[in-house]
Amino acid sequence: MIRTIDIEKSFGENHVLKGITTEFYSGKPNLIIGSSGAGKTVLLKLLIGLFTPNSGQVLYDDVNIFELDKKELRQIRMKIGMLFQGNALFDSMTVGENIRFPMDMFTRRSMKEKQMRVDECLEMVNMEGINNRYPSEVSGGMQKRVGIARAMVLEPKYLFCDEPNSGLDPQTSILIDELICDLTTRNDITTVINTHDMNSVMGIGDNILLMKNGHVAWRGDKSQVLESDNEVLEDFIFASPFLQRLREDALKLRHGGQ
Ligand SMILES: Nc1ncnc2c1ncn2[C@@H]1O[C@H](COP(=O)(O)OP(=O)(O)OP(=O)(O)O)[C@@H](O)[C@H]1O
Repeated sequence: MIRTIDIEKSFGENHVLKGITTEFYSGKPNLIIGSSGAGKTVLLKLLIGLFTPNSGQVLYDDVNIFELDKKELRQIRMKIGMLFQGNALFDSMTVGENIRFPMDMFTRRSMKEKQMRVDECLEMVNMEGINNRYPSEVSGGMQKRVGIARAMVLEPKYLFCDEPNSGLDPQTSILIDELICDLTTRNDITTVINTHDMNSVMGIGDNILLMKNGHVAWRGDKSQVLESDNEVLEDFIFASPFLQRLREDALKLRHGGQ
């Protein structure tokens, strides 16, 4: 579990995060949503220690990461998996070398052990046997799976995904969501996903944090989205008349056609 307590973050005069107190649970996908500029990426970077808050705490299972020395922070970092927007795979390395990279950086495992783990991770994302291909030789959806395999290679306790569905078609997006969700549940990972994808919100939104202007505007799960009368949530999710109509129909069905 990761908790934030009263996080404030400014860049000069720009007050970006304003008193963020929230929880991200283990074993479920935690989604951060909100319009552009709301502060989602800054919050995500702060959660992984790339930014320091002006005040407030980020607690990884009760350990405040901003009170750790370098060695202790490295221990926590080893337990973090990252799935970057646009995959961030190294083009000059094969798929296998990309997945192996965190082990080369953080472990002293033998080459044989590393290769076995690479194979395990490729199997985990249903991509067996593509070790020797280069990222440019596989599709966008496959690259995303390779990114997930690399994020999983050190058996993370915490997984951060920045826009995991960007650039993917809706069907592939759903498969990627299901994969992340399945790995999260099976391995009891605290997974935090920054997303704009409404299919993800309604599909895997077990804990949704909606941000607006640096505040938490709403928190809930996918089953509460339809019924909520929170104006920020309504404006954000049901922005189009088409979605508004869908919502009305879904609510009618839920309440027995009344
Ligand atoms: N490194 C930085 N230095 C200065 N200001 C920054 C920095 N990173 C972000 N900001 C500012 O913080 C605010 C929130 O940006 P952030 O990237 O978190 O928005 P976002 O919700 O992720 O938006 P999007 O959905 O478009 O990615 C913006 O005003 C942005 O200019």
